Amino acid sequence: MALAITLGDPAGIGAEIVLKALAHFPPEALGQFFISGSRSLLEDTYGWLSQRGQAVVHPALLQVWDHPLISNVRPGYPSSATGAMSFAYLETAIAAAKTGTVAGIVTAPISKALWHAAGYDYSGQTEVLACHTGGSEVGMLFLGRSPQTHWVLTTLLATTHIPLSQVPHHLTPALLTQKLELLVSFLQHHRGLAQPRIAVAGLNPHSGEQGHLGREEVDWLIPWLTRAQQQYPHVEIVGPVPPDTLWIGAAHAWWGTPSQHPSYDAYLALYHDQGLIPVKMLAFHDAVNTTIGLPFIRTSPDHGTAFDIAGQGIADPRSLLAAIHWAQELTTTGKIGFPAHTCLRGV
Ligand SMILES: NC(=O)C1=CN([C@@H]2O[C@H](COP(=O)(O)OP(=O)(O)OC[C@H]3O[C@@H](n4cnc5c(N)ncnc54)[C@H](O)[C@@H]3O)[C@@H](O)[C@H]2O)C=CC1
Ligand SMILES: NCC(=O)COP(=O)(O)O
Repeated sequence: MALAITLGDPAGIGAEIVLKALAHFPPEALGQFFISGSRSLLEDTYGWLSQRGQAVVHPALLQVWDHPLISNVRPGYPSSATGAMSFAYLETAIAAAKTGTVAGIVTAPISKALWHAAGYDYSGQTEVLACHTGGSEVGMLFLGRSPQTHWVLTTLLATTHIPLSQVPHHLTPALLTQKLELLVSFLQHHRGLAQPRIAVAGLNPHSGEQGHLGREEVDWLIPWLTRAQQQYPHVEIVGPVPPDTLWIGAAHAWWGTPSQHPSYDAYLALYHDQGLIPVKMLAFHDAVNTTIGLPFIRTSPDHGTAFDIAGQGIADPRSLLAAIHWAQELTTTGKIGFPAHTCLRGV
């Protein structure tokens, strides 16, 4: 099935990692990809990368949905114009996915601050995807397959791009129920896990120490877990696990080292950095971000625009390559991207 790949912010490392990642595919396989970006950006990037002897695909081999650049772009010097370009790339890819031209989209990183500078009031690509597809019930899920053991670290964030101070207000039993539904559907339909084991992190140090270090666990999280377990008798739901120890077993499963700490099929983290610190420590170049709950597949590298290294030729394409491979895998494991009862409501 065809995939669209966006170039992300033109002043970031997007074009570089796309050209490097696609060099891993034989020329005859490139026909399945449509690049939503700027052809001149690909050509410039190809020019300076190939001069340095880097393995990159020639842009002439690529099908490009061309968005002519609206201003000169210098790697590492983003602006509201580059923010606007990255938004346009994404919109074209989403439109293609909605009409079925492609089965999924793989997005290179954008800068949220520059979207705001360009007048687009979204806190990330995930939120644009949710809005364009008519529903807000999506999940930000990170997947990383260990190169050593092939164990898959699967982490869903209950809350995403909000200030830390607002996390306790956003976390509610209803929100967690919604996220758990998405996660269970994903594990069953896309990962083939009929009876998954899911760990839910606590919010406070030591999961609140029986209310002495924070009351969220005793006031509603533990009662919610009891109800969730009754609602999903085929799923083992463990928690709230003190967040400082929850990922020890994951690290051992990732490296293949023996441990008495359990590992789980999936982790539900309550806020952005709680989930992403372990993901990026273990799997920075292997993990990918996927939006679940959409009627099509969307994956992205786990990293950002890396403006600090743009134009230097040192950007690592592995996370983007993993995002492409995961998109290919997920389009074949899910019949229509996601089961209708969770994703098609409102679309
Ligand atoms: N999917 C997306 O669109 C994402 C976008 N972002 C955005 O990216 C911007 C920059 O975010 P930061 O927190 O600075 O994170 P970042 O991931 O861009 O950079 C963090 C560090 O990792 C390095 N790095 C990142 N990707 C790399 C790669 N492929 N190869 C080698 N080194 C790499 C960077 O040079 C930097 O030192 C922000 O505006 C953020 O919102 C961040 C994460 C995901
Ligand atoms: N840290 C994850 C992240 O920033 C993902 O952003 P986006 O894919 O929603 O743009």
